[in-house]
Amino acid sequence: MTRVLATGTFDILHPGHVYFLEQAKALGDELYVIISRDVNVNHKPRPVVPEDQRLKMVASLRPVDSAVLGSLTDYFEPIAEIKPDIVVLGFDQKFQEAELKKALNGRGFFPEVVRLPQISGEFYSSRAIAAEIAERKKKHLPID
Ligand SMILES: Cc1cc2nc3c(=O)[nH]c(=O)nc-3n(C[C@H](O)[C@H](O)[C@H](O)COP(=O)(O)O)c2cc1C
Ligand SMILES: Nc1ncnc2c1ncn2[C@@H]1O[C@H](COP(=O)(O)OP(=O)(O)OP(=O)(O)O)[C@@H](O)[C@H]1O
Repeated sequence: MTRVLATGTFDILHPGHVYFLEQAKALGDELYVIISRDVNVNHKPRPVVPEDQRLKMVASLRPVDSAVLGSLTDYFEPIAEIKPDIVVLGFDQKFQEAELKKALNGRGFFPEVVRLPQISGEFYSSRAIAAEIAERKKKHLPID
């Protein structure tokens, strides 16, 4: 059994997330997902959707076998539980493959680290969806 681990914020779900998780699952037999904690999302605006709700949505997606909330303080804590054979990185995740591999090795974990590709679409980004809603609100355009 090959266990794959994906991570991410997954604020407002869209087909880019589904593609990412399908690509991740295709690399192995089981897909685990770590959901970012609200307080740890500092690299972009804080998520609109609270962490327990983001967890529930990701856990319900077809490629996902298990989804958990990440640690508040130590990113390696859930990895020790999950023991992945492969860790995937999304096309825009800031970690460099080699650096992440080195950090994992330093903590006694030796998974493969694989960068996945991007799929393009007009609203294939949580921030693009949030921006479009804000724009329509500003112009008093109907949201539905
Ligand atoms: C190997 C790995 C483990 C992670 N573990 C955690 C964690 O335990 N807690 C957490 O809040 N974020 C964790 N993260 C960070 C996020 O889940 C996510 O990768 C980061 O916020 C950037 O992704 P985004 O572009 O989807 O927002 C981890 C990231 C990686 C690569
Ligand atoms: N269009 C896409 N194609 C492939 N992977 C994607 C796409 N959109 C998001 N992902 C991946 O899904 C994971 C979770 O994404 P994240 O929560 O950062 O959503 P996002 O839509 O990229 O957010 P934002 O628009 O705020 O940057 C990340 O690893 C990211 O690379």
